[in-house]
Amino acid sequence: MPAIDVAGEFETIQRLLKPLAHPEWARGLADDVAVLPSRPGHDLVLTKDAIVEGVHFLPDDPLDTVAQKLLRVNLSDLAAKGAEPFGYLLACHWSERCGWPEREAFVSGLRRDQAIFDISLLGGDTVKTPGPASFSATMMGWAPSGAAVSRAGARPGDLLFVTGTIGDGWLGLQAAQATLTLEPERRDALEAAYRTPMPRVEFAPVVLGLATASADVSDGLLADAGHIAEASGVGIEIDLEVLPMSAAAQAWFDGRVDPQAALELLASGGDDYEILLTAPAGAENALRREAERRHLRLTRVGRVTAGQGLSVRYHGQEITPTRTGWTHD
Ligand SMILES: Nc1ncnc2c1ncn2[C@@H]1O[C@H](COP(=O)(O)OP(=O)(O)OP(=O)(O)O)[C@@H](O)[C@H]1O
Ligand SMILES: Cc1ncc(C[n+]2csc(CCOP(=O)(O)O)c2C)c(N)n1
Ligand SMILES: [Mg+2]
Ligand SMILES: [Mg+2]
Ligand SMILES: [Mg+2]
Repeated sequence: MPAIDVAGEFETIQRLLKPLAHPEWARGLADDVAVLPSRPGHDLVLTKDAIVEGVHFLPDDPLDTVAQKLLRVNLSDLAAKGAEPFGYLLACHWSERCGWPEREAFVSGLRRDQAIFDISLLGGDTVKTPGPASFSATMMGWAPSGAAVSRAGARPGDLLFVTGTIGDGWLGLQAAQATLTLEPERRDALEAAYRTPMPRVEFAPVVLGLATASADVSDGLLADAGHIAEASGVGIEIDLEVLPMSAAAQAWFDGRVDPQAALELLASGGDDYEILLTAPAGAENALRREAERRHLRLTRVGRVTAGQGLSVRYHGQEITPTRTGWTHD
């Protein structure tokens, strides 16, 4: 029997991950596959995002929050489609720094979020890499047959809404990299938004019922609005000055000399994991009611037009932002 602190592949799977596995479908993480029963009347909705040390998280980020971010960025994609998550496949590419205590920390983050979001581990893969650590999850959920919302359904005349606040993730990264001077509580709030964003899972049923198109905001509000415009074959106008900000983001913003440039940074920084959706004007009251019931901020940030692509405005004037979002070169 290997010692308890051996961070090998099978020790990791059987000692650390097996307690997180689905009691029936994961086959005890001791088979070649997981086997899931289908759910009549529903579509299986699948998504996969990977996160890489130095690209999506910082080399000294605690591994429990890295695990939570991994699950949350994937849960965010399902929420934007209106799907209800139930489980995930996990790939761990451990680096040299991932010994047994780090793996235990990672698993404690998974356990925490499995409880919060009512999901279980179904299977995956465990490897060691000589490079930076990376992880990926394939998140699965159900949506009523034919009902999952796409990026392609926006129609001219629809309004554009976003949940929560925008810019905290980007500001949190700046704070974690010590390039922001703010009060400690503000910094903490922003860094928490960067490390453990809150996917809007509770808003999924509302998206399902009322959105014509939807996407989550990962690359940047402007870039992701552009993705909806392109997929729908419509124009989208965004009003920068109504961008919803947290108290911490507002404190940062108030210290800027160029408000337009500051808004552009917040609207293109990414890592927000809010839901960006379009809906007919007649659905606005219902959307607001549902958001209020969930104590969730909802802001009308623009509109859908018969044009093409994204048009960014600042106090009614069209502007050309220097960038719209994150891209991997
Ligand atoms: N390597 C790949 N193989 C197959 N499909 C891919 C691959 N990479 C991306 N895709 C697909 O491209 C589409 C857009 O993916 P993208 O990752 O940009 O969306 P997203 O997850 O919403 O954004 P983000 O990755 O910023 O969170 C999705 O349908 C995705 O499944
Ligand atoms: C260390 C560090 N540097 C930069 C960023 C910002 N960032 C990286 S990828 C991405 C878009 C979503 O990813 P993807 O499109 O790859 O799924 C964003 C906003 C970060 N999170 N951590
Ligand atoms: Mg992706
Ligand atoms: Mg997405
Ligand atoms: Mg994504």
